[in-house]
Amino acid sequence: MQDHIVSSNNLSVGYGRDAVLSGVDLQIPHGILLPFVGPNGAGKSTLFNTLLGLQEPLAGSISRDFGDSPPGYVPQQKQLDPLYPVSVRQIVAMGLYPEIGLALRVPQCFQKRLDQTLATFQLDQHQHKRFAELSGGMKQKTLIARAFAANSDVIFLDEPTAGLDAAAETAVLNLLIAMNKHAGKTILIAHHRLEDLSRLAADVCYVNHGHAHIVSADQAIQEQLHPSETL
Ligand SMILES: Nc1ncnc2c1ncn2[C@@H]1O[C@H](COP(=O)(O)OP(=O)(O)OP(=O)(O)O)[C@@H](O)[C@H]1O
Repeated sequence: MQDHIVSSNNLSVGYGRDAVLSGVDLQIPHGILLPFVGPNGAGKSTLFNTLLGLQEPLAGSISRDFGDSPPGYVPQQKQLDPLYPVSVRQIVAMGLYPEIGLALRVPQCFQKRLDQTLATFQLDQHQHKRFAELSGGMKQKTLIARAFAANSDVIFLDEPTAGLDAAAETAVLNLLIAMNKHAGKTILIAHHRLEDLSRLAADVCYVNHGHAHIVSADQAIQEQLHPSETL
């Protein structure tokens, strides 16, 4: 295993000929909970997609070591629009598909992991409800649980608390902190709320002005309050 889940050298990310971020040198260690912060449109999602390998870099190099399983990814899009009334349990079970295939029934040996994941995310009481009838917070927890069911070592979450009220946001962030501290997951989270930063992590990846750097949470807070454009 490499020391870092991702190591980039002079990376440019963007679309066509337009770089959104350039000169990105990031070394992201295993086991970290790293918030990616920056204003709307700064390039957090574009950087995530490139780090995940969903989007080709425009220039530079990148190496990845996500462990034995593919990384989990909870994209910003929060609405599932299923053609049929899919249940919470069925959605979380989709996280098992890389291991079990598109099974109609989850094999017995995977049921325990599915039950544990539902319990960890306090979804066991709601597992037979349809996704469409859940609150925003429960929907988000369901999509996060699906990513964690896959047993990935590394999970990317793009604005996982957007649109949630304060209580639901705290519940989701506390779960992520616990998954990092107690389950050893590496968690990368695009998040814009400054107030949560110092509670979430000592360091953050600050994305702004066409660049991305790992800085202390305090530095990022100062920069957002009093922009110097040096970061
Ligand atoms: N598919 C695309 N094609 C062309 N440009 C795009 C595409 N997706 C995003 N962009 C542009 O890339 C820039 C960065 O967008 P991105 O979504 O990565 O920012 P972000 O920091 O995640 O924003 P937000 O906080 O609003 O989610 C923006 O100027 C956006 O308009």
